[in-house]
Amino acid sequence: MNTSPTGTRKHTEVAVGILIRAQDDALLLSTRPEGKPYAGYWEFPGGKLEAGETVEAALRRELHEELGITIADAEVWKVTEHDYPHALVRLHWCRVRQWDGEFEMREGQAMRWQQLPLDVRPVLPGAQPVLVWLAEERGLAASAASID
Ligand SMILES: Nc1nc2c([nH]c(=O)n2[C@H]2C[C@H](O)[C@@H](COP(=O)(O)OP(=O)(O)OP(=O)(O)O)O2)c(=O)[nH]1
Repeated sequence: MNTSPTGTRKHTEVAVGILIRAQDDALLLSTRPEGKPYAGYWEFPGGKLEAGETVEAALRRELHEELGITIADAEVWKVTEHDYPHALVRLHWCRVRQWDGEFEMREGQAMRWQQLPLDVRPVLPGAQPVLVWLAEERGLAASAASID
């Protein structure tokens, strides 16, 4: 288990990209590949930091590995935590508006450009807080962040 000697659970650090399409501000969601916890759930693309890696470097690597695109700069917008049975995760959310390359689902995922409220289900519960902030920012009712 991912547990320290004192018994406290260690955080798993995760870099997540909120890709925002220029022409209509749509958000990119993709499905989790088979073999991972919550396979088939919709999420924002990203993944775990490797040892010694910055959030930006991890996000650039993950988006290239998963989607085949190359991002320029990424700055952390929000940091959230979620306690899953499989891991206690700390999610570093970055908004990304520019990238190079064509989308290629390299892990067999599905992808969809979405407006709020999302019309894909199920969505990873760890993504909920950020959907609330995105809805607020867009002047939408709280119900636009619903993933139930
Ligand atoms: N990518 C992503 N992960 C999320 C979101 N919300 C959320 O709770 N998570 C959690 C689920 C996972 O526990 C963790 C991401 O880990 P992962 O297993 O997908 O990462 P990875 O691609 O590096 O996995 P691995 O195969 O290398 O082990 O973050 C989200 O919107 N996007």
